[in-house]
Amino acid sequence: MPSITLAARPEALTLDPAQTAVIVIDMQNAYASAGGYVDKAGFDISGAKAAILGAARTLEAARAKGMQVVYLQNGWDPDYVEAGTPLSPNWHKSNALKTMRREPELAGQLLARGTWDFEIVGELTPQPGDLRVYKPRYSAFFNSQLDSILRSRGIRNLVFVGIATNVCVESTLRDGFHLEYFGIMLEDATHQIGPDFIKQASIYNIEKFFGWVSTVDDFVRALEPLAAVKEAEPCR
Ligand SMILES: NC(=O)N/C=C\C(=O)O
Repeated sequence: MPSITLAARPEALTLDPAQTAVIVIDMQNAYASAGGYVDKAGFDISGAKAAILGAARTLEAARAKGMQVVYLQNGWDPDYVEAGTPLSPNWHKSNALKTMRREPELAGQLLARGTWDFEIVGELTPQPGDLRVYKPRYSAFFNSQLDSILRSRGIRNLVFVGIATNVCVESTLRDGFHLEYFGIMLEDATHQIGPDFIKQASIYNIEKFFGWVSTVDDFVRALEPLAAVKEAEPCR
């Protein structure tokens, strides 16, 4: 497959599509839907809709050209064993766990596998050929199979979409940097948890230190010259 050139900051990147995956971070009802954990915890999710639309365009373009898509899903088992105990910083810092302690009637509903909150939003339902990886902490590389799944497919470049720009997207892109992955964030396909300045801080950090920043339009444009991957003909 020929290389593609992706316009990005601080400079354009030349990528082999076969060594590139779109990493969809935590596009779950918890983070992107009214009534999900982040909304219930009191954060503004009004920017989530734009991130969903941006991610949908990104995934459509990637799948059409045969690029691997990997979905991450954040959360824990229904008994919250994986969430940790008071000996874990996660127990203290997770706003989902804090919200459930403050409002005990929500116990078992936030970020637990098997709940609506944990599910990927309907607009971005995974398609055949996509991969799905569960993660119990902010960085998708920690206590998950992500690294071995990527390595075993020869993937070196990670194109990030998802929520939240400043937490799980940035944490994963940073850990990827330390594992020798090239990380590119499509800024308009992510949404932050917190004020806009925190998204700008992530963009600055990524552009200056950890990777590259691009847009959905530029990503779609970069893929255009590639031939479409044909659907397999049904057997007759
Ligand atoms: N997906 C995320 O960025 N999550 C951020 C916070 C949380 O999961 O509590």
